Amino acid sequence: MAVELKNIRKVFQSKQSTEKVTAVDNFQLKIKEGELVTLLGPSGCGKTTTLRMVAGFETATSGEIYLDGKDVVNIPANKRNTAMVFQSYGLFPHMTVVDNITYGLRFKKMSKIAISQKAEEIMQLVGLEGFGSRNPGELSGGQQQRVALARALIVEPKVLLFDEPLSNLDAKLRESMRDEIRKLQKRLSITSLYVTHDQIEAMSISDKIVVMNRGKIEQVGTPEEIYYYPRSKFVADFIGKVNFLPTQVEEGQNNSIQLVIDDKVINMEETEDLAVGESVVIVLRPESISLEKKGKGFLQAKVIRKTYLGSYFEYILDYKGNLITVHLTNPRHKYIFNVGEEVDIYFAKEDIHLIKEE
Ligand SMILES: Nc1ncnc2c1ncn2[C@@H]1O[C@H](COP(=O)(O)OP(=O)(O)OP(=O)(O)O)[C@@H](O)[C@H]1O
Repeated sequence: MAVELKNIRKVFQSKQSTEKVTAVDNFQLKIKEGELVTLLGPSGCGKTTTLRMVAGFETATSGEIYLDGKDVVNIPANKRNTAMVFQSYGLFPHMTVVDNITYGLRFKKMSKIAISQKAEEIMQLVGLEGFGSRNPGELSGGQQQRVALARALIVEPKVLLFDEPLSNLDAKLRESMRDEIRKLQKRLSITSLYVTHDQIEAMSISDKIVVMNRGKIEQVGTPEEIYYYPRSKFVADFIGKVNFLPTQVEEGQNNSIQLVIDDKVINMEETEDLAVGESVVIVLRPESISLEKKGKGFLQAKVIRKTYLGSYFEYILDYKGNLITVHLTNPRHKYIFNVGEEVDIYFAKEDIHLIKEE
């Protein structure tokens, strides 16, 4: 089922004072059938509020929400054909796993046998065979999250909503559960909206990521677009580590355009939407920069910190008072630079992404 949010705005009115909080503002989004879209952003940026409005737990102050082309703003949560998986699992502690999973079917006209067959199928799907008669307290965190997932899936929702479902799990389990959720979501081809503040989780699970900041959308794109072509410094900074080198667009020879850093010139003939005199920021990911011995590279810098991180070394360099982060992979086969060493940094023109200074 396709989902569309048009011009959504949510203003909370404080009960204690006259203060109003605009949690979501001018929010526009289309999710195609079968797609998994993630809302990503810092705490308080409006992710959960947006998700809850799609579920029907929260009413939008203005705007429209379409599920399969139908405006659902006035349709109650239990009639929307959506199901939510919560961070806290939301399981009933005194009910067995089977009873928890089949809770949503209790008002449906289904025989006991049909319900228990369905429960078996779903438990198999999420890897919970044999756990049906336990109580949630007798399960690990990962297993409890599977129960929550099974309970959401059993009602055959057309849209699955995930509210930070993996936050309570340890790092390793989070990774494997995230892969399982993605596999299952693809297999069932179920349209999903997923909320997280963890950028790695968002990158690995999503067809598209919506980066939010203070209730507004900063950028919508595939994980690669968001990572390598961020539209703002906020997006670049929120997703992974990044370096910013401020510079200006200058006129080169034969009407060409160039960037000048120090006394080094980068010809940018292919980027047509840059105007001479414009202030821009060069965005470079740490893995796009390499280090050379002094005199062999591009810009001169000094190593001020190095950290061994297994598959790569992280170097922090001082370049004219700016800190530059560089990741050198496969460190066994590379020269190891020392703290205090003067080095040159190098990057290829193709790895440069420019953001205009606001
Ligand atoms: N019921 C409410 N009453 C008043 N303000 C609220 C209410 N719910 C949320 N807010 C405010 O709306 C803004 C967005 O909250 P929301 O929970 O959607 O953010 P979030 O991005 O999901 O954050 P987190 O990652 O911390 O869960 C916040 O400023 C929050 O304080």
